[in-house]
Amino acid sequence: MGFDLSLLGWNDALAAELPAGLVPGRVSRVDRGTAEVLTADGHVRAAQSAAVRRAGAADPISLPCVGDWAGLRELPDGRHEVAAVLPRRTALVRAGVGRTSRGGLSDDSQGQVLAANVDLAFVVEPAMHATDTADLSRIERLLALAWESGATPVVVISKADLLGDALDSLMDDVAAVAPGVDVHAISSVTGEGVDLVRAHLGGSRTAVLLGPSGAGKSTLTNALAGEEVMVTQQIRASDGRGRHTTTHRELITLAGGGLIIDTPGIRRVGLYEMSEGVDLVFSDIEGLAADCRFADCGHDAEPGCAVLAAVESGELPYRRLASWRKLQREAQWMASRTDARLRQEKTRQWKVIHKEMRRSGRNRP
Ligand SMILES: Nc1nc2c(ncn2[C@@H]2O[C@H](COP(=O)(O)OP(=O)(O)OP(=O)(O)O)[C@@H](O)[C@H]2O)c(=O)[nH]1
Ligand SMILES: [Zn+2]
Repeated sequence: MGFDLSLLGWNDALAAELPAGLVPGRVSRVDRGTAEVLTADGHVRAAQSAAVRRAGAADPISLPCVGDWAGLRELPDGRHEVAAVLPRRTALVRAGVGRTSRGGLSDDSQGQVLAANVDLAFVVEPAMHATDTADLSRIERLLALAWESGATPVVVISKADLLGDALDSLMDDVAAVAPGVDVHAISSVTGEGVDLVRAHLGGSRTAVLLGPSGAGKSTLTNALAGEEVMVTQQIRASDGRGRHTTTHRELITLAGGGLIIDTPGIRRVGLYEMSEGVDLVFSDIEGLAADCRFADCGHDAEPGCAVLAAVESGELPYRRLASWRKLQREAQWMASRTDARLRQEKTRQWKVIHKEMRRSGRNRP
């Protein structure tokens, strides 16, 4: 019942990183510090070695997470421990904003890894959502997050069967907000487009699905897996079962090759340090901005602004500029939030130091 590691994405480059004497495996799930690891010998549950725990205390980012390649050590009593986490190619990270962090500083300044070694981020947006057509701004926002992670984004417009003739013009609009990104229309009703999505997963690549509730992510995962691995909303509604009550797999191997990582954290994913991603998503605006008279032009009311001129001439849709402004503000807010927490943390540390100094009497005048 072992796993063919190459089907999980194992390759020579990873093999070269594996410390001698350790057994390789891919982390399929982490529960309160215990990792579930897929190895050539099957499913293994592994605690963290003392060294991994120590590194994690200093920097929680280094702790094993779903998608990681781990080096396992077999202990004399037959149990296993994660003795090494191999270097990650990519990481989907979320800031700890709004969470109480016992770990202190690094939790909030560096965020939390939601998934590692993700090659592709499918941004899934329904052609029709209730009575609304696809939300272009949401696509832009998730593209920013995907670029930030290092994964290659692919836009998937789901439920294409619901739109009819208007689909072509929607696809043009989507292509315009996703420069340099592949865009596919799919339908699980007609089966259209599923093969195009599957084609990206060749060579045992790993993907995450980002998108709003009801977008059809579980339905697509099942179509790709060729079996019912995820409980969809329809089934949840008809039998009243909650999601993941039976089998909650977080690393799903697909029948046709490739893997999908699906975790509660990825489903709630927010925006983290995405200023660089914003630039990539809005490469058209960045391109225009190169012609603005002032290098620090805010494209508000500055004279000689090439971006405003493009809106004026109709070359750049105003909606696009509005989206850019909104994401810029959010990215700034995120950054200031992080800074504020860092300052708070520093103040707290100073108070502790002062208290200790008083106790030892060294700061008496
Ligand atoms: N017409 C149509 N309906 C679809 C399609 N794909 C999914 N649906 C329906 O849309 C609903 C939501 O699908 P899910 O796959 O559960 O959506 P999800 O994105 O996984 O939602 P969450 O689990 O809440 O995040 C279900 O009732 C599906 O049957 C499609 O291509 N066409
Ligand atoms: Zn400008």
